[in-house]
Parts: sequence; structure tokens; C-alpha cells
Amino acid sequence: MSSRPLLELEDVKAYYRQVIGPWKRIVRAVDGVSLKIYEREIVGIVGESGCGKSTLANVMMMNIRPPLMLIGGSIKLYTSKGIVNLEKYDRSYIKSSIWGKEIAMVPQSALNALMPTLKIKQIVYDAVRSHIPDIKMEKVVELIRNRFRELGLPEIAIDMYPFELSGGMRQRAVIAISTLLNPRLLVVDEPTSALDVVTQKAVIKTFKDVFDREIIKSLVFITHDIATVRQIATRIIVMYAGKIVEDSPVDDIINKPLHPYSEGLIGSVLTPEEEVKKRGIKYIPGQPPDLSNPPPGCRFHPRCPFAMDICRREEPPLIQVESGRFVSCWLYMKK
Ligand SMILES: Nc1ncnc2c1ncn2[C@@H]1O[C@H](COP(=O)(O)OP(=O)(O)OP(=O)(O)O)[C@@H](O)[C@H]1O
Repeated sequence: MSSRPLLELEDVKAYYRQVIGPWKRIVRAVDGVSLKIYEREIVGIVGESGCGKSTLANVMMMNIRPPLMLIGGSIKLYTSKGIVNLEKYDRSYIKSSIWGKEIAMVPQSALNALMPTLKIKQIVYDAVRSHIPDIKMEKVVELIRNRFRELGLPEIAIDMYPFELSGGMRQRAVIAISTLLNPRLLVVDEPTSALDVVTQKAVIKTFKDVFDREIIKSLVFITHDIATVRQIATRIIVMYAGKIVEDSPVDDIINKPLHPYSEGLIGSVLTPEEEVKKRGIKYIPGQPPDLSNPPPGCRFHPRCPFAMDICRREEPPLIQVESGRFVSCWLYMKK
């Protein structure tokens, strides 16, 4: 990992406005998140369903549409031409100048979102034209052919319809397509959840290839599946109820998680793994809070076996406790 940042979020708050019949409520899906993604790293963002991972992915892309609202904070992208504060630009500028070229995303639904009536090359042509309006089909086909060849995908797939490809091949094609213009940062949301274990490995290998061949500089991999992400990530960020609770290098967090929630999460899903098995299965009692009415203080305190008075009253800041390790927990604050 280099120390050159690619993306920096500072105190970002992104909330949904929900209207259910006569009731209105605000869901605080991303609530005061600060993080940096550096060049040449693969960052896994993990947490239970509903903790705000997909919302954070959309915030990183500045893909914010109602009912999601950006309430505050800054999203700084370090591009090849300088720093761009994404929150200051409108959607059309971001779409034409940033997406695909500087930062690209494979959303959760990508596997099924490919238009079934169009061949892969036509889908790619339409997508690339939204970034480069005057590009010719021949040029796009040449780009896809080269990229498919580079990533070991069969070139024949370019002339096929999405339904003619297997799930794994479709996901690998999506990776090839989304990195066609060599974006510096690729953000992927649950890219392997719908796939069987063997196919997951092939998809992970494709991510490794785009990273190792420096087609992209860095990768953000969002998932609830720690077992998969640990095969590829260099750093893990754990989210709980719209906030970051821990940010640590992958081996450190697996061997010695700092936050009680990280320990519970890793212990509940990675128990076949030697280093985790020694600590035993950790069960986290209770449910994550309703994000329209989160508890005061630390949001994890109602489920935390170590909760103290201060945890019920005051929100813990995210502090550095060791080199490269950050945690948001009062247990680590010096008295
Ligand atoms: N379009 C929406 N309108 C209102 N609330 C939403 C919307 N999308 C998500 N939410 C709420 O925002 C919170 C965070 O959701 P988000 O999808 O970001 O979590 P997640 O960690 O990605 O979950 P999953 O793993 O299930 O996709 C949840 O409480 C969810 O119900």
C-alpha cells in the first residue's frame, strides 16, 4: 500500500427520507463516516445486513438520489488531474467525467441488470458512450476484446446475450466491462454472494487480476461474507448501524479483533478457521438498532457484554490504537 490517498470521506452523513402511509421517518444509514482509501490496497467493508454498506458504496460514488440525501460531510476524490470534491458537483458532471474513468462501481444487482435483449458488445457500447459520446463501436469492441483476453475470458462472449453466459462468467464480464476505461478505484457491492463456492473463487481471481495488472489502482469490496473477503482484502473496515467501528489490516483483525462487535462478527462466521476456532464461537445477542431511532452513545452498547456507563451516554470517536488500527470503543480510551 502506498500512502497516496485515492478517496477520502470526512464526517459523511447520508440519510433516507422514508414515507410509510401517514408516517415520515429519517433512516440514518451512513452517519458520520470518515475513511481514506489509498493507492494499491483492497479494502473489505463488512457488517450485518442493513448496517449501511450499500449506502456507503453509493456515497463513495456520489450516486445520491432520493430518497437518499447527503446531509453533510465531504467526499474527496484524488483524480489524475487533481482533487475533486464530489459533493460540490451535479450528477451530470459526475456521470460524464468521473464514473467509469476515475471511479467505477459494480452494484449488488449487476448480475441481473444486464439488458437481456442486447448482446454484451451492445451493452458495453451503450455504457461507454455515456462517458465518451463520439466513440465508435469498432473501438469499443477492440477495447473489450483486449480486456477479455487480458482477464482470460472467452472472446466469443462479446457476441453473446447475457442469458447465454453462466452466473460466474456474467459476473466476470461485468468486472471486465466496468474496468474498461481503467478507473483508478473500483467499488463492488456483494459481487460473489449469489454464486457457488467454486464460481466465487473464479470471480475473486478476476478481481485479483484487475488489481495485480494495475488496471485499477484500488478495490473496495463490500460484503457480509468475511470468509470471502479475507481471501483478497488487505484491510477490513467493520460497519455497525451506519458507523465504522473498526478499521484494521486483515490479518490483525482476524487474529485479534479490537471492537467487541468485530470479535462477535468474526467469531460467528469464521469458526472453521484455526486462529478463530481457538477463541470459540461468539454469538452476538440481540438485533441491530432501528436506524431511524438509534440508541444514544455507542450504537452497539445494548448488545455489548462490556458496556459501561459512558457507552450509554457518549458516542466513542474512531481513534488510532496501534499502527494502522482504528477502533471506536470506550474500552480503548485512556482514562
Ligand atoms: N431506498 C431506501 N429507502 C429507505 N430506506 C432505505 C433504502 N435503502 C436502504 N434503506 C435503509 O438504510 C439502511 C442501510 O441499508 P443498506 O442497504 O445500505 O445496508 P446494507 O448493509 O448494504 O444491507 P444489505 O447487506 O442487506 O444490502 C437500512 O436500514 C435500510 O432499510
